[in-house]
Amino acid sequence: MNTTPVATRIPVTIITGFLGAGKTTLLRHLLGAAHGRRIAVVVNEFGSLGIDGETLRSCGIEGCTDDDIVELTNGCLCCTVADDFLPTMRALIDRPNPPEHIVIETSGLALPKPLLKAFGWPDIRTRMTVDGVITVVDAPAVAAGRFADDVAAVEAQRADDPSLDHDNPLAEVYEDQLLSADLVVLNKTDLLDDAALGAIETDIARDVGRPVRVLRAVEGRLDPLVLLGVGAAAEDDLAARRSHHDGADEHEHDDFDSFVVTIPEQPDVVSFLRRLADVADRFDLLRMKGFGAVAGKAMRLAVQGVGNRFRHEFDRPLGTDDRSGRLVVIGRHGMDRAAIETALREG
Ligand SMILES: Nc1nc2c(ncn2[C@@H]2O[C@H](COP(=O)(O)OP(=O)(O)OP(=O)(O)O)[C@@H](O)[C@H]2O)c(=O)[nH]1
Repeated sequence: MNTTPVATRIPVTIITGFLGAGKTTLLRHLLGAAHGRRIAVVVNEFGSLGIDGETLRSCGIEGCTDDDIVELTNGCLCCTVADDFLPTMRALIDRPNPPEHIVIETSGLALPKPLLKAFGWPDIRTRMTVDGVITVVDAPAVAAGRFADDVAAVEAQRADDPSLDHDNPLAEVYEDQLLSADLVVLNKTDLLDDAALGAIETDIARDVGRPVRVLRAVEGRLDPLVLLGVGAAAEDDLAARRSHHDGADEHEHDDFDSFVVTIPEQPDVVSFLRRLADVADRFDLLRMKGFGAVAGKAMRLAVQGVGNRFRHEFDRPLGTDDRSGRLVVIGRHGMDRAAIETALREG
């Protein structure tokens, strides 16, 4: 048990949740509504393009400076705890003017438990406390069966033994993230009806197996007082948070791959988006994000895809004469990279 009073330690909030669940969107809202509270953000992405850091940096929120956003792109936080993560945290709290609160956005494939364990390290636990693990859940992805096992029998067996491994690697990551939660944000509720949301809430309560608050949200729009005031001291409570990887020294993200594709200028928005959705469907991709140049437009078109659902906006000037775009593609290990690249470039 930690003897340093919680009140003197810097609170840390961990935001986790599967690829595309809405973590960055929630964080953006949180920073915008934080009313001058000095918050430092540590953001980690699977994929090397660093789109999330860029999204947050360009949020235009007063008081939210470049210095307050630290990006860790060398792999998932859960695998780089000692090398990257702990030095970053130490540097943040050793600043002459340390943050009042630190928010960590994990990559969509990170397992939160190894990260939580880091807060038990002696020099960290006397200076920080994990106020809460917030798990953002993509409600329509759950409803579509994205995280369900392929074989019904596994589901039946799990009723007897919840720790049984899955045959679907997505299910494993999703569940580990859920099992670590102090607060679950059921996001994208604009895309489902009340009955479907109720069914997901029932499943979440069953999966987590301990009382956890579940809040429905659209675009993660929740009161910062709720999000940043959980008061869980999660580092003291690790044993209650089961993981499919308990006992394993470490794990690797062998089940998933990511690469960056450079694409030529697009003739128009509609055909570009149609192509993206078509490629996501054909290759069953998990996530695509990046930007393209569209003929006749000085602004770049930012695109965000989760499964085959895409959002887009002309977000800023391209900045150079280079009219090519770049997309991060994330999918299951073994996806046909060459075919995907060709399909994205040539249709
Ligand atoms: N319809 C709908 N879309 C949402 C909502 N919240 C987020 N999105 C969209 O979902 C997509 C992914 O959102 P992000 O916030 O980037 O998700 P993320 O969890 O940070 O993604 P990764 O960092 O890649 O794991 C974006 O296109 C968002 O605009 C919501 O409540 N409703």
